[in-house]
Amino acid sequence: MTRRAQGGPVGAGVDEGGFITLDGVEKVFQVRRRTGLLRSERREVRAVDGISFRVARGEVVGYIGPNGAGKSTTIKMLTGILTPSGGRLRVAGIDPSRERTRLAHRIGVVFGQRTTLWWDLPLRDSYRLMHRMYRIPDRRYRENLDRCVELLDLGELLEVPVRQLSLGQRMRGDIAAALLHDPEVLYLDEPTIGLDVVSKVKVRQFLKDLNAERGTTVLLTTHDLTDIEQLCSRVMVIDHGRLMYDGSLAGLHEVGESERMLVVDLERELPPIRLESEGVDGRPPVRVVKVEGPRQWLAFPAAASAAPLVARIAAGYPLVDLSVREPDIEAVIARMYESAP
Ligand SMILES: Nc1ncnc2c1ncn2[C@@H]1O[C@H](COP(=O)(O)OP(=O)(O)OP(=O)(O)O)[C@@H](O)[C@H]1O
Repeated sequence: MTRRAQGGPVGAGVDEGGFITLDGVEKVFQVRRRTGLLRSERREVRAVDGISFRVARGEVVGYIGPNGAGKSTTIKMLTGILTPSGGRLRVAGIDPSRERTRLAHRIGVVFGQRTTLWWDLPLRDSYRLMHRMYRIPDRRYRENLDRCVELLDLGELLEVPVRQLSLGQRMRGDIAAALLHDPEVLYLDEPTIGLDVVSKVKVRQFLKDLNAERGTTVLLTTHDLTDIEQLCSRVMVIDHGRLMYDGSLAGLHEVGESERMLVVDLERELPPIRLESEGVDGRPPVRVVKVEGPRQWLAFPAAASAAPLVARIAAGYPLVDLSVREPDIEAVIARMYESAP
């Protein structure tokens, strides 16, 4: 079952085949499991199980799924770190596992949980090493570095050893490192994991600008649906190594009938908020799911805008503060299964 949302972009390439193309790609790991003191048995793990998709040049695509779904394995195959067990895979016409070095000049990779920077060196020295490794022409290197330093706010950090950077500072440093050689494709594995709100906003804005100005193709894995909402025109859901959905985020929310949560703080404790609203399919579109003193939690359809709801509450209740909580990816996917025909 691969669902495509109505009207969702489906990745037609600039050329007929797309810029990134996967046809029935598989990755099977052989693992040994101890079954006794001297005994072990071999087992196969199908991390990626026949995935096919196309991504056009300049698309920003979210690649999401629960833990162990096969996201990192796919990205590792796309960079050439892992060789597929079956199927066909091309990035910019290159077979990654056969021509890893040639591909390296055309792609950038950021793994949120690891750094590609030299731990004991100041950021600037890591960048100098990359300048030489990728043989980046001097002028282009300087232009790219200046741009990243400005937009990612790295000016004060260039002389600081990487080990002394905070997670958010290091992540910004890693993103700059991945872009110094002007890659056409950027793979980001959990780029906002563990970042504070300000760093998240900076990273997202930078990626938006990068895509708009340079047309960089971006494939992004994340557990944060806000990353997807703000950056991706298209989302693919993978589970147990299979592609379960390919389309827009709004379409995914519709398929999963997912709900967002509006948390409102009122001036004082009041009975559950009641809004005069039409029911949809006999189900009220907004429901109070919890009341704790002056705080109330209201669930509403995730595909709907929160703004009119907030306006209606503000007009009828003494509102002090509010926040919107996104549904988590695991919940959306679980509901997608439940609603499967
Ligand atoms: N080198 C390996 N050897 C054996 N099994 C592996 C290896 N790498 C990954 N796997 C298994 O393949 C499956 C997919 O793993 P993968 O890391 O691709 O998932 P993921 O979607 O990136 O998960 P997460 O969100 O937790 O990072 C898991 O069952 C994992 O245990």
